[in-house]
Amino acid sequence: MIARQITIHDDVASTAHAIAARLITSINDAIAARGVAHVVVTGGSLGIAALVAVAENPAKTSVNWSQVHFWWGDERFVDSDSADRNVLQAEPLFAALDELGLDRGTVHAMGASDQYESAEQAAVAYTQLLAQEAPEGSASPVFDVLMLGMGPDSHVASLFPNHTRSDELGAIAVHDSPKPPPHRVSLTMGTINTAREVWLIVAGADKAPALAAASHEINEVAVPASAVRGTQATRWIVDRAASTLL
Ligand SMILES: O=C(O)[C@H](O)[C@@H](O)[C@H](O)[C@H](O)COP(=O)(O)O
Repeated sequence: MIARQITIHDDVASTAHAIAARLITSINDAIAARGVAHVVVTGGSLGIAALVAVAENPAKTSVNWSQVHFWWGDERFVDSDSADRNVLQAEPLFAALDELGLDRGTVHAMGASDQYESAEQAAVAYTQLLAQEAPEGSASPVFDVLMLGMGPDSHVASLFPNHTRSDELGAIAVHDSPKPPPHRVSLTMGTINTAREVWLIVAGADKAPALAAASHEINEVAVPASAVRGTQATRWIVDRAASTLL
């Protein structure tokens, strides 16, 4: 059984702002403890709304952003200028942090289809990048916070039920994604679960059945959201509409 800390907020906006406030605190705590923060962010409407909420949060000025590394849980394997790119959708955050010391070299985007021949090559490149930034003997940095949105089918990152998965560490290519666009790069569940804290961030009534299914039993293949867990904490930060069946 995974011990999960569940917090329920009124609506999407208040959930996004709560995630942002908690993220700012967590980043400051990580920097205070280790001099650096490694954060994995996510695409999806709530994931991006949370990043925009960080940009809007006055407390962002309390963070030494030059010590923060941003990673991605998944990315769409499309051209780098496509509006489908998660890293482009997060640009409002990075633009706000540029003037607060953010080093764009620590915004580690996953590869795009105009940069790599295949999603497989982009996944290999990201796996190598994770290893480069990792402590000796590890496959990736110790992520302080790893955020994951969840689809109505209980997918997290680009790990879809009964679809591509891997027992490897690092990133993998995903094809025929049930959620468009079809080709993606995703962290594996094994890498996701190396994070100190994993935050499942979910909003909307359409997610209520999947969230209930994820709370019943751990089944990584059929219910990916059920299997995510941090080494120190697993948080579900959700809105009321998504929590009605819990
Ligand atoms: O690249 C992606 O599509 C996301 O990483 C994906 O995992 C997303 O987080 C969920 O599908 C939830 O998305 P919504 O919040 O928009 O429902």
